Amino acid sequence: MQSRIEDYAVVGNGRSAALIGSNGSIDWLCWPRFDSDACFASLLGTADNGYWKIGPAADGATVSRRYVDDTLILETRFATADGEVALIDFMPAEDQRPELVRIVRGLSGEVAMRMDFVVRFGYGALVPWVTRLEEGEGIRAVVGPDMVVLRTTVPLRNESLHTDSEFAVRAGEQAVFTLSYGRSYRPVPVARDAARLLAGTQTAWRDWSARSRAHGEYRDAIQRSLITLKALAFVPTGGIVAAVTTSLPETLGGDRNWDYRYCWLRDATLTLRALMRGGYFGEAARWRDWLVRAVAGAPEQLQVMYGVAGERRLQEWECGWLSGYEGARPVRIGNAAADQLQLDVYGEVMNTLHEARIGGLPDDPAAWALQVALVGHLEKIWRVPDEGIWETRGGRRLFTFSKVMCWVAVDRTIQSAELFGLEGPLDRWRLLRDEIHRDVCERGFNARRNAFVQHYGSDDLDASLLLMAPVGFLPADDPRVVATVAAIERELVSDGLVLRYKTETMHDGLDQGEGTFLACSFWLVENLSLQGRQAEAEELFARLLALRNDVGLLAEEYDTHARRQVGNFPQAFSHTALVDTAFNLLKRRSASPQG
Ligand SMILES: OC[C@H]1O[C@H](O[C@H]2O[C@H](CO)[C@@H](O)[C@H](O)[C@H]2O)[C@H](O)[C@@H](O)[C@@H]1O
Repeated sequence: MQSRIEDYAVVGNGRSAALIGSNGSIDWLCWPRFDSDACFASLLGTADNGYWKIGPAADGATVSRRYVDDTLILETRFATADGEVALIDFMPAEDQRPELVRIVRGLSGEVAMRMDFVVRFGYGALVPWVTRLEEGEGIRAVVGPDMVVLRTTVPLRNESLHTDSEFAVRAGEQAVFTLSYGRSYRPVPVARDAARLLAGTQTAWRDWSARSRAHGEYRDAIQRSLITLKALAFVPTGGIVAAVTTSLPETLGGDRNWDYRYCWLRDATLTLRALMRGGYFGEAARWRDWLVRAVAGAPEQLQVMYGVAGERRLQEWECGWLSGYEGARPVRIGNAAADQLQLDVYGEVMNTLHEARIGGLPDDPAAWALQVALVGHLEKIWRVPDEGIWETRGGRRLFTFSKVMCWVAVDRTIQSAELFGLEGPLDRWRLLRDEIHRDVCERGFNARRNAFVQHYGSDDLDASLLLMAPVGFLPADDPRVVATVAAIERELVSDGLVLRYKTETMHDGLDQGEGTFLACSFWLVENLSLQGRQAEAEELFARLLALRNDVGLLAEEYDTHARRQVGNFPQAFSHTALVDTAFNLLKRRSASPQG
C-alpha cells in the first residue's frame, strides 16, 4: 500500500497538508491542523487505516507529475493504452478552509477510472458513520467531533466500510471531487465551485512566487523549496512546522521515528532565514509575533519546540495500532524532546531576529525586550550540559556546537544593539562573548584528534561543527576549522554524503544506524565553497539536487545503501539548507573574477 517516501508529493493550505503518491493515493492527511489526528493514515499502516485513491481502473499506466508552474497545485498525468488523463490536486488557498479538491481531466481518448475512499479518523483507528447527502452526489462521514463531506460529479457506491466509484473520462470532460472537513455538530460545509477555487489558488501561489528573489541557475530549485517551506507555515498563528509527517523512519525498519508536526525554534528560524533570503518578510513578522507570544513572560521557561499555536504540552505516546512505515515501529505522536534543554536554539533565534532587522523588519519593542531577557538567562546557563542540536536521548553533555551557538546568540544581540541603537548592557555582553569563545577554543578542540569534537573531552566528530565557519565563529581558513572539515570528510562521509555523527560510538540512547543527513551534506558544500574548493562544492551540490524527487522534494535523510529518501517528509531542515547553499554559491560565483 505505502509508496516509497520519494514517490509522495505534498499539497497544503497553510493549516494542514496531504501526501499524495504517484499512484494518485492520498495516504496521509491530518485535519484541521498539521498536528490533528490523521483521517488517512495508511502511510504508517495499511489500507485499513485510511486512504483516498483516484487512478486508472487498469494497472500499467505511465505516470508523470509536476506542480503547475510556481504553485502547490499538483498535476499527475496517467497515460494508458486508451487515452490520457490529468489528476489535479490542491487545497484552496482563499480561506484555508479544510478542503481538498481533486479534478480528473480527460486529455485524450477515453480512460476508465476508479476511486477508492476509506476514511478512518483517530490516526486510522475509527470507522465513521456514513450517510448520503440529501442534495447532489456525496456522503457525510462522522465520528465524534469530526466530519468529512465528500461531494462529486460521478456516482458513488458504499460497500463494506468503503466508498468507491467507477467512471470514465473522455477528452475534454472532467470529474470533480471535493472533500471538506468540519465539526460534526456544525452544519455540513457548503459546496463551492471547484473551477473558481482552482483559479483563485493558482493566482494566490503565482502572486506569491512572483515576489521571489530566486534567480540564476538554481532558480527553480530554490523556488520549489521556498514554496515547500511556505506550505509548512501555519497561517493563523505564524508558527512553522518541521515537516508534515510523524514517524517516517530515519532507518528503514528502525526505531528512529519521530513526530515533526510541531514548531521547533531551531527549524522555524532556519525556515524564516530561507524565506527572508527569498524576499519573504511577511512570514518573518508573523513568526516574530508568534515567538513573543509563545515564549512570553519567563525566559527560563523557554521550550525548544511548541505546538503551532504555541502549546507547550506535546506529550509523546506510541500509536500501537499503526504498524509503521514499512514496519518501522513505534509510530510516535507528540515529541518528548519538547522537555529538553538545547542551548543552540538561543543562537538560531537571535541570528534570525538580527537578520530580520537588517532586512528591514520594523522593530518591535516587545521582541527586543524578549531578546534582552533571553541573553540575561543565557548568561546564567550557557555553561551547563544540554541535549544538543540532535536532541540525543543518551543524557546531557557539554556539546561544542551548543556553546558555539551561545556565542552566536550573544554576538548577534551585540550587533543588533550596535547597528540599531538598541539599549542593553553592551560591555557585559562583550565580555560574555569573549569568554564563550575562549571556552570553545580551549575545551572544544581536541589537539590529539586535531579537530573540534562533538562534546568537551570526547574524541567523536559531529557534523554540526560544519556550521562553525558559516556562522562566523572562526574563519573558514582557520587551520582548526580546516582540520575539522577534513576529519569530517574522512570519517563522517558515507558515499559522498554526511552523517550527523557515528551512532556506533555516540550512544545517543537509540538503536544504531541512520541515513546520511541532508542538511549536513549541504553544510559541507558551504565549507568547501568557503575554502575556495568551488568545483568540489558545486559537484556535491549538484549531487544533492539530484536526490530531490520528481517534484523537487526532500526528506530529512538519504540512505546511501538503499538509495532511498528516509525520515520525515518534506522536511524544512533539508529545504532551508538547500536554499541557503544555493544563494551562497550564486553570490560567490558572481563575486569571483570569472563570475
Ligand atoms: O535523533 C533523535 C531526535 O530526532 C529528532 O530530532 C531531529 O529533528 C528535529 C526536527 O527537524 C531537529 O530539530 C533535530 O535537530 C533533529 O535531531 C526528534 O524530533 C527527537 O525527538 C529525537 O530525540
